[in-house]
Parts: sequence; structure tokens; C-alpha cells
Amino acid sequence: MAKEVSNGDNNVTVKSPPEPSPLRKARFFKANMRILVTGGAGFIGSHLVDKLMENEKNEVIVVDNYFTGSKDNLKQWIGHPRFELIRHDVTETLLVEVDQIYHLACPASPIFYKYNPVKTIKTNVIGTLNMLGLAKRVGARILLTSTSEVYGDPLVHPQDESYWGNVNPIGVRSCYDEGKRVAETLMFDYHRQHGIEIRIARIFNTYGPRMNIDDGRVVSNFIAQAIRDEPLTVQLPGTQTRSFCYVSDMVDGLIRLMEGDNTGPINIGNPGEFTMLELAETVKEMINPDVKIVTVENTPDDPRQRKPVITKANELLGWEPKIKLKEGIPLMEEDFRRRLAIPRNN
Ligand SMILES: NC(=O)c1ccc[n+]([C@@H]2O[C@H](COP(=O)([O-])OP(=O)(O)OC[C@H]3O[C@@H](n4cnc5c(N)ncnc54)[C@H](O)[C@@H]3O)[C@@H](O)[C@H]2O)c1
Ligand SMILES: O=c1ccn([C@@H]2O[C@H](COP(=O)(O)OP(=O)(O)O[C@H]3OC[C@@H](O)[C@H](O)[C@H]3O)[C@@H](O)[C@H]2O)c(=O)[nH]1
Repeated sequence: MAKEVSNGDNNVTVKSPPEPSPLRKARFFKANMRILVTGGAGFIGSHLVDKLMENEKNEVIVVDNYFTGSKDNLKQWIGHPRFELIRHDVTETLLVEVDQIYHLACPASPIFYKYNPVKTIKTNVIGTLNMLGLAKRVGARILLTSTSEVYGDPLVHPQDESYWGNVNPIGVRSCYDEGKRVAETLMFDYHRQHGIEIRIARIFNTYGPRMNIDDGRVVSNFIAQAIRDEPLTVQLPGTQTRSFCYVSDMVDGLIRLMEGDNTGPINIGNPGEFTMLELAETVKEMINPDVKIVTVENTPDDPRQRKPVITKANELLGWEPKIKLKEGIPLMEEDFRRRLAIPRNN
């Protein structure tokens, strides 16, 4: 039977999704939602797990290969009766019975995704194919954490979801940004061809506690450098911009998207836009006014500007970010100081 599903802009007719497990309708079945989080041992994934575990009706299964994630991020849940942790690589098939899949597994920091680009693109393509196959078999709804990197080095500013992007298909970032673009394509093909219930979030730069200290992304770099009294390394020209979203706002947006009726893609990010020099100045002023700011060489294809239009998230999900950069930095500083064992002097 055909069903109308909205992608926010226009309605497309798709097949009904596969039937969910009969257990969901069983009379004596405990009304738990079984939720799979791939990449759940990572930065955003572990915060998402914390939020999902707050609901006593949720059972959460995390699969992760620990490439950039860590069991430490989930230590409060290990041994909990509603929680399960599986070491698994999403490029291999997975057989579990679940109702929802949050598919996050993929290295996100440029230094990590460029480390083994063939593995990164396999994770994005084969990994997403495997998770869609699982969603089809068990009738689960699946959410993909896509990225603002699908807009490449954008020629349109700020970026809304109708922009198709300006991406180098053969560059050093392509394993990630083209990988995510194919992952989005696979999501829509499974949706149209097999009626899978899909959700696509285009995440803009997100920061917060629990990021790897040596993750390599700009906010974690600057905060760790300021705490260690090392120069803040602004990559040239320094006028390139990003828009930074605090992780609790991100998790709220992802859950709203999963629970809502729209397939997306929907931008989730904080429209507050900063140059990298401004970010360095802010971190210096807030954490260590004596620290030096130096400029260093950049890497190829670094996007020159990025800022989300979040009208869709606002209107369709009732979502907007709450935490400003100047409120988020101290929360991250506290976490980094604890992990680095470097207390504030004053
Ligand atoms: N943080 C951001 O700014 C941002 C922006 C846009 C999109 N995203 C997307 O959000 C998701 C999470 O990002 P994050 O910042 O938490 O990164 P992260 O590196 O902290 O987390 C990624 C997790 O995926 C796991 N993983 C990687 N490859 C895997 C594989 N083949 N099989 C199983 N697990 C695997 C890692 O071990 C890690 O735990 C990613 O899909 C990323 O592309 C993040
Ligand atoms: O030490 C640093 C690190 C980075 N930078 C600059 O900071 C900007 C942001 O770089 P990051 O490495 O934090 O992240 P990018 O925005 O390039 O990519 C990110 O985009 C969104 C997600 O999909 C991923 O988390 C990641 O790919 C770049 O312009 C980079 O040149 C510095 O100036 N100094």
C-alpha cells in the first residue's frame, strides 16, 4: 500500500515500511523501545546514549569498533540491564532485533577520517548499506548522521537543505564528504524502493565534553592548547568560518528528528558563525589570556565558510540551539582540565 511521507519540501509517494517485529504488538510484551546506536562509544553517540537511557522504556544497544570511540565514554552504563555494548565493525553485517537505529558510526575528525580513507568510505557506504539492510529486515526506523560537509566548500551562504553543494570528488576529504553524500543517496533509495522509514540529519560542527583531547578538531585543539599553555594553532588564512553547536543541543535535535514525521535532510547546527581567529581570541580570553596565537599551514579543500539555515529544524521539529559558544566553552574546559589533571590556577 502506498503511503505519503514528507521530506519537508515536497511529498513523495513511497511503499509502506516493512512490518515491525510482532513482539511490538504482543499482549504481554514489555513496552520497551529497542534502540541501536552505531558509533555510540564516540563523542556525540555517548551523549545520545545518556539521553536515551534516561527513558526507562528504552533498551539501548551500542555497536562500535572503538576506532575513535572508547568504552570509557559509556562506563556509567556498562552492566546496566537495559544496556548492551557490542564490539562490531559496521562494514560487517549485523543481526539484532531493534525498533530504531541511530547510525553514527564513522570517524568525524578530519585527521582520523583521512588516516585510512578507504576504510572511511567503506564505513560510509558499506556500513550504511548494512544498517539499511538491517532496518529493512526488522522494520526499524533509521536515522543517519550526515554532515554539513555534504555542502563542500559552499558557494551559497548560509546553507539551507536545498543547496546541492560544491564538493571535490577526488580530494583528500572526499572519503568523508562524498561518502556521506552516497550514504544519503542510499537512505533515499531504500526509502523509495523498500519503504524504509528514514531520517537524515545534516550536522554542523559540534563540540562539548568527552571529545578526544587529541581529536584534532578546532575547538578541542584550542581548549587543550590553552590549558596546556601551548600556542593556539590557527590554520591559514584564519578568516574561514564555522558555526559551533553544543552537544546537548545536538542530541535534542537528533531525538526530535527521529521521533518526528519528516525524513529530512534537516540541518542541525548553531547559526552563530565565527572565524577561526575569532574562536582563538575567544578561547584565549576565556581560558588563558597569556597564551600565544600562531598561524600554521592549512590542509587542502578546507571549506571557507559554513553556517546553517535552521528554519526547517525550527518549523518542523520545534528545535533551536540554546547554548551559546561562550556558555559551552567553560563546560568543555572543566571536562578537559579534569581529564588532563590541570586545575585552574585561580
Ligand atoms: N561532531 C561533529 O561536529 C559532526 C559534524 C557532522 C557530522 N557528524 C557525524 O556524527 C557522527 C558522530 O561524530 P562524532 O563527532 O561523535 O565522532 P567520533 O569519532 O567521536 O565518533 C564516531 C564513532 O564511530 C565509531 N566508528 C567509526 N568507524 C566505525 C566502524 N566502521 N564500525 C563501528 N564503529 C565505528 C568510532 O569508534 C566512534 O566511537 C559521525 O557520523 C559524524 O560523521 C559529526
Ligand atoms: O588546530 C586547528 C584545527 C582546525 N583549524 C581550522 O578550523 C576549522 C574547522 O576544522 P575542524 O577540523 O574542527 O572541522 P571541519 O569543519 O574542517 O570538519 C568537520 O566538519 C563537520 C563534521 O562532519 C566533522 O566533524 C568534520 O569533518 C578549519 O577551517 C580548520 O582549518 C584550525 O584553525 N586549527
